[in-house]
Amino acid sequence: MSIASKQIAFSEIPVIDIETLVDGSDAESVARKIGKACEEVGFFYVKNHGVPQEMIDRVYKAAEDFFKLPQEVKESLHVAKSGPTLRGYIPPYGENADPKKTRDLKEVFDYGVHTDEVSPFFGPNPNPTEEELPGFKETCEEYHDAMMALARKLVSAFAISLDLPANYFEKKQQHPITIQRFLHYPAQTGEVTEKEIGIGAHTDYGFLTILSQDAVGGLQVQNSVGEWITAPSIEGAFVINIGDLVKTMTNGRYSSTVHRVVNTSGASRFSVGFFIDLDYDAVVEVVPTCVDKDNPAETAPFTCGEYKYGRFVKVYPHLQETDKTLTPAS
Ligand SMILES: O=C(O)CCC(=O)C(=O)O
Ligand SMILES: [Fe+2]
Repeated sequence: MSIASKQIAFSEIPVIDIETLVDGSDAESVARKIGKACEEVGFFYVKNHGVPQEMIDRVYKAAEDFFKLPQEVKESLHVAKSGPTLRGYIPPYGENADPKKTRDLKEVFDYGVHTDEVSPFFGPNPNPTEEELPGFKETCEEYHDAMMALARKLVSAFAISLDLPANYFEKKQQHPITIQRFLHYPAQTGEVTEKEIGIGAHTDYGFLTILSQDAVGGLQVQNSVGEWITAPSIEGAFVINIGDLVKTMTNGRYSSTVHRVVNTSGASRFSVGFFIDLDYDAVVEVVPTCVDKDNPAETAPFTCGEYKYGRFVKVYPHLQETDKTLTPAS
């Protein structure tokens, strides 16, 4: 008998108070709730996460100001110019999460840890200048630090929930690949079909995603019977979802759940995602508590960075030499 997915036909996404995980007074009970949510839904909200609202507000201001920059300034920071670092601006239709079905209306700014040397997922950040957006770089860095600290707490809870030592994943996350992503979803009017929505249906490729969404709404999560369940904005809470790496490492016990965004609210929607993976060279393999002789590993070990880069090639038209079918309508 294999450990088949336990994802259920959920009708709402659990909300978990993580105060005692953050302050260290009772990580265990929070970890159990997180484990259940990862098995049954693959998504959950966290409240009392300790990230100051004032900082989150500043990040939204930075994101909104960025997307208001003249189009030529944004294009000068285009992701294609960062080579394998994969940072910077992505215009509408520049990255399509479900390219066979959907073109994505979202525009994006991707940011990460600064390194002088360029290698896949690492390198300098193509920031706007201080004259264009004063304080932008500092705000991005500050939020990245806060997200990294929160991610490490959540990752330790994942480990505990899998009956592993709390620091189990640390050796694979010394210098993890991270992407901090500002997203802008223009309001969609008229007839809405799957051909063109905010972001097409997808699972996240990495380990863990921490998402902040504004009050506009539009995120939808698919349950085990294929229904799209609304994930409304909850004031002060982050949405957490697990990515395909965790699904692989738990042998399918934790669900990386399909989601998409459709913004028909009439207003622009902004969200900020933080994606953390493993180190570029870390081996992705099933953890010892999710494999035994009755439940053999469903996936052979692979390297995190190579796998993830391959997934990006599939969704970025600029990385594909042959596929010219996804050029934006002018
Ligand atoms: O903006 C959102 O609510 C979701 C974004 C998302 O799914 C992604 O960037 O992977
Ligand atoms: Fe996603």
